[in-house]
Amino acid sequence: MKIAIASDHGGVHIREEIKNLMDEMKIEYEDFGCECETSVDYPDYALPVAEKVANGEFDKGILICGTGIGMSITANKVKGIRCALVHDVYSAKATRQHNNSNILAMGERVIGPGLAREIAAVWLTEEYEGGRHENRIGKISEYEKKQ
Ligand SMILES: O=C(CO)[C@H](O)[C@H](O)[C@H](O)COP(=O)(O)O
Repeated sequence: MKIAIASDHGGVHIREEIKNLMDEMKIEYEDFGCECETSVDYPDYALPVAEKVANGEFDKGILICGTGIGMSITANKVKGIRCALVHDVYSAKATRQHNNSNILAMGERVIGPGLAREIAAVWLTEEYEGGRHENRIGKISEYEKKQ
């Protein structure tokens, strides 16, 4: 499994925390910035990650900003992306099992590093259940094809 990770200036600390977690979990990843804590624009980081996941270069992505909202809105504009904004462990599990989410978004101004680690650990390991959910995801894909 190969993960693309990025944040804006509002998410650099949790990004580092999740990179440490992935090191511990022996999960391969590539960091797409941002480089520093000066103010940047989240679409410049969400779009490259979303495109790399959508085109299969990476299996999944993790995006962090202040709230996670800007990153998730942007990532979900890319066809084939199911980006879940998650701030609790239950939803992290559910969005993998039910939505087969391929990008996780979190907000560093909303949750602390400990919870972010727990969320990411669950999201990175939980499997998609398929079955009844396949039809629902199929409807999203069909709609995307018409755009
Ligand atoms: O998109 C966001 C808000 O939904 C992100 O949280 C950004 O990180 C945030 O807008 C950045 O805010 P700042 O005041 O420019 O640091």
